[in-house]
Amino acid sequence: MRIDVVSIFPEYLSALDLSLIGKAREQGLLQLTVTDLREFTADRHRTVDDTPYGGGAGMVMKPEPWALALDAARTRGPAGAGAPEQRPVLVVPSPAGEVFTQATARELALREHLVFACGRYEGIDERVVEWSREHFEVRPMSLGDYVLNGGEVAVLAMVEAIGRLVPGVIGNPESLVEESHSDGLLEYPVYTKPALWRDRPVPEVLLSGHHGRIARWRRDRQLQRTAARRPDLVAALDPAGLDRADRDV
Ligand SMILES: N#Cc1c(-c2ccc3ccn(Cc4ccc(CN5CCCCC5)cc4)c3c2)n[nH]c1N
Repeated sequence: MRIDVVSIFPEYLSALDLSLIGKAREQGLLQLTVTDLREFTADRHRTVDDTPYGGGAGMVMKPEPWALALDAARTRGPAGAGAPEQRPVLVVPSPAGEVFTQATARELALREHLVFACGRYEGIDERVVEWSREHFEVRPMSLGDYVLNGGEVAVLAMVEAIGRLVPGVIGNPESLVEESHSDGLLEYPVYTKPALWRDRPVPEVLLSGHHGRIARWRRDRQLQRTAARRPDLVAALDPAGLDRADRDV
């Protein structure tokens, strides 16, 4: 998978040099390039913003540097040797985007080329989104219902959530199976040594070695946690996915 990120704060994305994503880049599982939008300005002040038409607070990001930067990212993409090239996906972080979920991560992890446009100020001139539809599948995307100062934090989260689903990035694919949201439920609690810590024991069942009982206990914890913390997920559950024991929790 190829990932391009465009930002006026490229150093913000240096966290992607670390840990699992950094290792995946070294191994060639992910080709990730971060580009400074200011490289695509033409004036001596490297101007990327201007005042908003129609008035209002703050500044808006000018369209031309973005069009040049996104064109450069697009053409840097994987040249499929004769393979019908998928259009790259342009992810535009925005408070007004669709909410990014685990399902979105799974969907985007299957694509060949992702480009992320990190806006700042009050956002990017809307005509960039319209112009981009010619060459990209454009996806305005939000991390959630709160306002950040720009797109970089969102891109860090999305690249991590997507990158870890790319085959080979996570050493043990088993650990992807029982994650939060993989089955529509929150994950169960986890414990490790010591068995007794500050007078708090590990739940007895987890020391029993009885895999059936352990699986039942974990599923019960998932259902209880989800009901307590995310009633919205319970409402969205497919009843066909619940067995009789689930219904008794
Ligand atoms: N992903 C994600 C995000 C973001 C996000 C993503 C990208 C940018 C680029 C800039 N900002 C800052 C910003 C965005 C909007 C406003 C308010 N409006 C501006 C236009 C006129 C009306 C009012 C203020 C400031 C961003 C925030 N926030 N929350 C998420 N989940």
